[in-house]
Amino acid sequence: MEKIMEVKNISFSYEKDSPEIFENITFNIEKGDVLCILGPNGIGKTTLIKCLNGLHEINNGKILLNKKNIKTLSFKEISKMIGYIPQGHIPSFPFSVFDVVLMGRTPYINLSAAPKEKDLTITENALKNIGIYHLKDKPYTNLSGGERQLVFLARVLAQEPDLLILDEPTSHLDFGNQIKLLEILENLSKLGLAIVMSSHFPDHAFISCNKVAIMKNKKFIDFGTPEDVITEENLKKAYGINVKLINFEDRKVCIPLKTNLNLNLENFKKI
Ligand SMILES: Nc1ncnc2c1ncn2[C@@H]1O[C@H](COP(=O)(O)OP(=O)(O)OP(=O)(O)O)[C@@H](O)[C@H]1O
Repeated sequence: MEKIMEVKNISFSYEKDSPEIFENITFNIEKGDVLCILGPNGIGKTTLIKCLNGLHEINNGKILLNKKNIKTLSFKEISKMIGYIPQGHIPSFPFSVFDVVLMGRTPYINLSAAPKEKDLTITENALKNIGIYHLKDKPYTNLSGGERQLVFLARVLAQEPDLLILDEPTSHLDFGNQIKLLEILENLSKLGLAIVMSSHFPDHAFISCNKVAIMKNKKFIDFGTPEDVITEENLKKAYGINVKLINFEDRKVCIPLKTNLNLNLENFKKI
């Protein structure tokens, strides 16, 4: 299969002499892959994701994007290959939804030129494909968190990238839109798009991913298919809780078991 991204032995720390957030991580992303990165809060998923799209410079190792070292690529070149949706993007100007999605075409439009007919058509199609065409004239600032998430997805699709990198893409979505988004991702991957996403829901990996990585102790403690990696043992290692995996129709479902926390709430009673 065609390799879109090759990650070789990478390490990263925020300061020169501070401890590394992760070290010696190696993996490949091929055309049509959907990789889900799991791991507890604060373990380094967002940091890794930012390294993958060139926003943070790695200390050691190498990241190849379509065979080219990401270090040697300009922001514009990276933007033609990677569509990135960060966690919790805050809108600042009341652009219309259509204009926000059209901004996905920026890497293809010269600074002084107006968007071409092709750019407008691609924008319209992206809105239709995500099912939010009806929002096109609304100010982006007036949307709910979930609607904004979908607008951003349309925007990165308008970028026509080879790789989508999504930091917790379901975080603001309601129960229904979560599964719809996962199905959109699954369908996009069937068209050849490669996807890397982080998530707090191991179940999501069973729905739309063919690869899973579990991040813990500065590394991937396991990497492989959801079947092989999402086990009761690995979930216990990652999150420190007991989880029951059950089979439901054609997929597995993860049930976190209660931890029976023994909290002393005496002080609350007195208030
Ligand atoms: N700009 C920064 N400077 C220094 N340390 C940072 C910075 N951003 C994040 N960190 C630290 O790096 C570690 C990893 O953070 P990161 O946001 O990558 O974790 P995460 O796995 O994405 O967490 P979550 O699941 O809670 O979103 C944390 O200890 C965090 O405090």
